[in-house]
Amino acid sequence: MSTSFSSLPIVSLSTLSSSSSSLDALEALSLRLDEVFSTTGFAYLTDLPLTYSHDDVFGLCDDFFGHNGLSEESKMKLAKKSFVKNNKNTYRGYFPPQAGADNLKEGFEIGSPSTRSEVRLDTVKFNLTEPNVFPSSNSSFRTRCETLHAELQTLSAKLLSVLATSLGKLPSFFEHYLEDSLSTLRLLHYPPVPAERQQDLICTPHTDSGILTLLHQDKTGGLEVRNSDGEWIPAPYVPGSMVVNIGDLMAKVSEGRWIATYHRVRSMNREGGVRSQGRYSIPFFFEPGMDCVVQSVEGRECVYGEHVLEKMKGWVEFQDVVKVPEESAGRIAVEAF
Ligand SMILES: O=C(O)CCC(=O)C(=O)O
Ligand SMILES: [Fe+2]
Repeated sequence: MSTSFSSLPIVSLSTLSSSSSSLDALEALSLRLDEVFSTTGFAYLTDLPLTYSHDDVFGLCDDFFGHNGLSEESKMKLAKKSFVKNNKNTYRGYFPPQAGADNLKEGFEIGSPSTRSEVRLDTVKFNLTEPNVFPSSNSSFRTRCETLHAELQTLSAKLLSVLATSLGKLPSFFEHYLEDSLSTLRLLHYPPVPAERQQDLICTPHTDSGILTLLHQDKTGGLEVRNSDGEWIPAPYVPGSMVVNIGDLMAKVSEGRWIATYHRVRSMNREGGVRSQGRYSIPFFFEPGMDCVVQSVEGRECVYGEHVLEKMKGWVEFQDVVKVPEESAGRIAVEAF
């Protein structure tokens, strides 16, 4: 059960940075993560085992969306097919700002660089295993994105082995999720809100659909997480941290022990205000492979690819039409099992 928390807990990952972590330290981390995922479903992670600094991470957003970043034309060359009919990429790449009432964001998504690219018929609307697309003008951007993806995937794998023990399973319980994993690194830009816009929500309330989300956010603020009293608790950037949260599928894997908590983003700046660039954030959605059999702690099963394709029908970034249901802002609600 979610609790009436008033701030997000902070969990240090120093244990994961050390090559010789004691079993006691891993056990303590496993218990701590179990506690936070059963109560808030959300936490700040500190002492991150990543080589990227906060500035390095947001340099990627700046290279893509910033004043010296890509032109509209270059971005649209990378847009998914649902936005530019003649483009080939259906799942990876750029999505422009949407017209949904509570959403104001553009994004660029990549999967694992080692994704096995399957030959699929043109009739397949979304090819989840297609290769990434990148701007041709900036070769270091590609390398940096791929390295960040790889580091976040490695961190997710470490977290999952600890979380398996939180659920009373062997550390290898989630290991098969790593095979042909579809994890997505998403660079997000929320442009400054036009002065005349009444609504200050820029990402509508939602739960994430998958297993785990690791979120880098810039210093702008605006992320809010809902507690059990229905209050929206601000989750501003804490120096050196990343946010972690449980997705719907993981809540189901845990048979409701862990919570996929609602969250949203409110605009902290308007056009003409001090922060003219808007907000940057970078969620990393850890996702199993297409054919992965996801099993709950009680043995109920689903195949990841089938469910994700079904639920993509509600994701705002994959609509052919501009009007989308208000609740479908993020990677929401996979009905599994
Ligand atoms: O921008 C943020 O801080 C949150 C983004 C988010 O929740 C999502 O993309 O699912
Ligand atoms: Fe989200």
